[in-house]
Amino acid sequence: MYLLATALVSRQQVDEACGLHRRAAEGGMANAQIEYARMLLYGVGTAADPEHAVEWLLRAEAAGSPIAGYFLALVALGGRALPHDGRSNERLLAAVRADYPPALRAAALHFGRRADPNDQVLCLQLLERGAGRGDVVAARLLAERLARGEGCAAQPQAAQDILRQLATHGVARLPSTTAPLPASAAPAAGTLALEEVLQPVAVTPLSSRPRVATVDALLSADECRLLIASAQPSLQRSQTVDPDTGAPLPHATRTSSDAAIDPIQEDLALRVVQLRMTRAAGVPLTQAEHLTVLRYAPGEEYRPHRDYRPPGSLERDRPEAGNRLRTICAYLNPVEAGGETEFPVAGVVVTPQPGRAVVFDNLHPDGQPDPDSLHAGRPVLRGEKWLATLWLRERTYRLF
Ligand SMILES: O=C(O)CCC(=O)C(=O)O
Ligand SMILES: [Fe+2]
Repeated sequence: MYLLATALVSRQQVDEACGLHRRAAEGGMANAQIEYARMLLYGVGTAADPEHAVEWLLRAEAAGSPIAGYFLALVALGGRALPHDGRSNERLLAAVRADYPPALRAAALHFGRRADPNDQVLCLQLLERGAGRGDVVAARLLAERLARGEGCAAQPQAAQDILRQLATHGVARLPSTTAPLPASAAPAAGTLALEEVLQPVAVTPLSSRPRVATVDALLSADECRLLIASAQPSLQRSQTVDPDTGAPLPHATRTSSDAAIDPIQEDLALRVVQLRMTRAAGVPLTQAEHLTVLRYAPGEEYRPHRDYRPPGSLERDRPEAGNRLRTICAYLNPVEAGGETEFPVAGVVVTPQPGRAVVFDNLHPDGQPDPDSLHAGRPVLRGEKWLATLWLRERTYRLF
């Protein structure tokens, strides 16, 4: 039943697959319990029911599956269907010991943010283990670190070898980016502590009406690269929303390409990055719309606009979550020239710098749209600009 269900999923016959996974799960098969739980989490082939998904994951974990534990840790980051507590560290660690590639990747990024040389070595080792298990993203991140000598002496030959192998599979080198190591009070080297993501960050206010602020060194270089690598395969010409109907439209106001990351593709590392961004914005992760990564080529821009949704478009996408209260954008690479984010009414211009984020309010405190939140992504003059945006709603948008 499990194998048949897996084959049906790859043919998009998800309703039938879900029924089979459920029966195999009830029969006690841990892998089917995990797959059925994932269908319940994301509402694939069945109605979304994260609480029920957690029950199945707990069953699979109790039966000895570290992968189920990994998904429990992933769910717990939202703090809604499961509390984010010390269990998440144990769970991630167990999945790392089991060599589960998404766990290796998440742990690598976790240690890679810390300045201690032992943590840096650990990051490289974990990326290497992940790459050895076929994780293309881990291999790409490893090649960048080796090429630049991040956490080790530069090893251009080793980097070239990895890049050549990736190229034979059609995987290109990531755009060049580096970022300062974020300053955070780290626990003893080698200690996994996911609660690090909850630490307060230093916010620099730039304007109070409308509220605009920046946070420097929010994301590490690995995290910027992860966001770019996650978006790259699904970039499409950006669209805007028709003010009359709310329907998506290609439009001259927004000439970039972008990719909305499907929550089903979010691994734990990507969820940690988003939790980091929403914490910096002072909003729960569950109020965030799906992560969008944008790429602007030379000449491309996002002309002056406001992020709150026009009436009519809210009805199409979770009206109960309210409007877009706030926005946080993280710059992922250095832009050679241009590409600043400009707030003409506030008189603020923010220069892209990898790892830096800009946060701004779109609504007044009483929930009314604030037209002064007008802002633009100025045209990129040279190089390219990569940006990760989270639009944050007034109330819960995500179920976990
Ligand atoms: O590209 C920028 O700097 C601004 C992006 C933006 O306004 C948005 O994503 O809503
Ligand atoms: Fe915007």
